[in-house]
Amino acid sequence: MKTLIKGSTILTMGNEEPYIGDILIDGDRIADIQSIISTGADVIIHGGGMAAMPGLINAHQHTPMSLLRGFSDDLKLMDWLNQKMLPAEARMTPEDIYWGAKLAMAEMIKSGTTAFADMYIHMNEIAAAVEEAGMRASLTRGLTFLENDGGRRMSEALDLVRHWSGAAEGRITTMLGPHSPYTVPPQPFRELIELAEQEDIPLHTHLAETKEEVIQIREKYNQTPTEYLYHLGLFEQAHVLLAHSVHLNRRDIGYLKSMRGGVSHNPVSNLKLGCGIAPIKDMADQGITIGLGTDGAGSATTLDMFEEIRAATWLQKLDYGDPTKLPAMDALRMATAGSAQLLRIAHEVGTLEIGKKADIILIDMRKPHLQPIHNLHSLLAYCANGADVDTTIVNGKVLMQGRQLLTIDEDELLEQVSLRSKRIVEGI
Ligand SMILES: N[C@@H](CCSC[C@H]1O[C@@H](n2cnc3c(=O)[nH]cnc32)[C@H](O)[C@@H]1O)C(=O)O
Ligand SMILES: [Zn+2]
Repeated sequence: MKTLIKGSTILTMGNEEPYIGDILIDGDRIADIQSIISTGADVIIHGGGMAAMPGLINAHQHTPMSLLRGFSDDLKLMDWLNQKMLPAEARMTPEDIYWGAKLAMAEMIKSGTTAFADMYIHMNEIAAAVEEAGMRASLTRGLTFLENDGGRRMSEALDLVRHWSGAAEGRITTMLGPHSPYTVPPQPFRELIELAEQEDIPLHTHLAETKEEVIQIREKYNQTPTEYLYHLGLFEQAHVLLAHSVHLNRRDIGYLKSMRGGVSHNPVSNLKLGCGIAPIKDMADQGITIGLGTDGAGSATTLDMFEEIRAATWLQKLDYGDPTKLPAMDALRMATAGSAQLLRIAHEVGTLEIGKKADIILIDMRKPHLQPIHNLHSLLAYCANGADVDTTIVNGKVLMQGRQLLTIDEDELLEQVSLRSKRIVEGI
């Protein structure tokens, strides 16, 4: 099937300046991008007044935590996690996970996110939800080794990799997920790294999110969290997606220089939990790839990637006391091509190019807060919101048009969410 997007202002996120033109989608790929395409198409989408850009990619998520949105705010991370999130998670059934993931996907599609990296439990249910919703995702079974049933968790992690890698027309990929330096001891961490290298599976973990973590790891191993991972051999060969990476000193940043993969910066979550400002410009200057993510809605509260783009640039400007740092285009790149590299899907998505997969969003610019258009990059980075996205396309398929979801029944979803969310948190 051929779909033609006519007359939008195209921001390829490559080196071209934005221009008004047409995009032809053939099946799941971009077949052509030109000023005017006159080939016949089965479906025409009128893009006049809209900006077309690559779909945003959320590089760090815990999708079912959307069911816990707003349930326990204004707490310290370790209290929030241990006293609130973990007991609530223990009560979630596989069906709850499915609906929580669907809730997150509905919000992501409605705010222009086309792909995400997820780390959670009951991954079969999340994978089924991804398959139905039509999004692109890199899925990870999060692994903690604080209790005794590490074996069961490990076999669930491997089942996910074996059963779901390449599924849903190639939209689903998988990673291995040692949760963090403070929840995974050296031996299992080393085993996971070895397995990742042998089988060429990327790894997804949290690093140096809080000062408390830095103190804990210092007491336990007399190292920084980054040194802990470096000495385990994490940055030598495997492709690694590091979430947060807030508390890194100069030497720590040096350890990451040789890594494959990169860092998911989650500025809104870091702001809200008072974690600190991740040194993403210093890391980027050392050649480390930076992507953007929201983290779960249980902490970040929204999954709107436009907020992350804005927060990322503002924090660097504030940190340096210099408004020239991290300009609009750099932040937009982090949310698209940067995140794509972290998910190891940059050869398929992250820019609009002929031959790449058609993951495209249309943003309706005909609004007071998005006019006049002196500079499209500035408007998208500093003024646009998720609610300005009119159309979301993944793998050539339209998932939302005119703000109507086409793969998720929104009324049914909201009903399920209201029923389930109450039960999960009762008494916690
Ligand atoms: N403990 C789980 C596996 C971990 S899945 C990923 C975990 O990350 C947790 N999580 C969510 N946000 C954050 C964060 O910001 N920092 C650290 N952990 C987080 C989340 O609550 C979830 O428990 C088990 O039963 O096997
Ligand atoms: Zn996280």
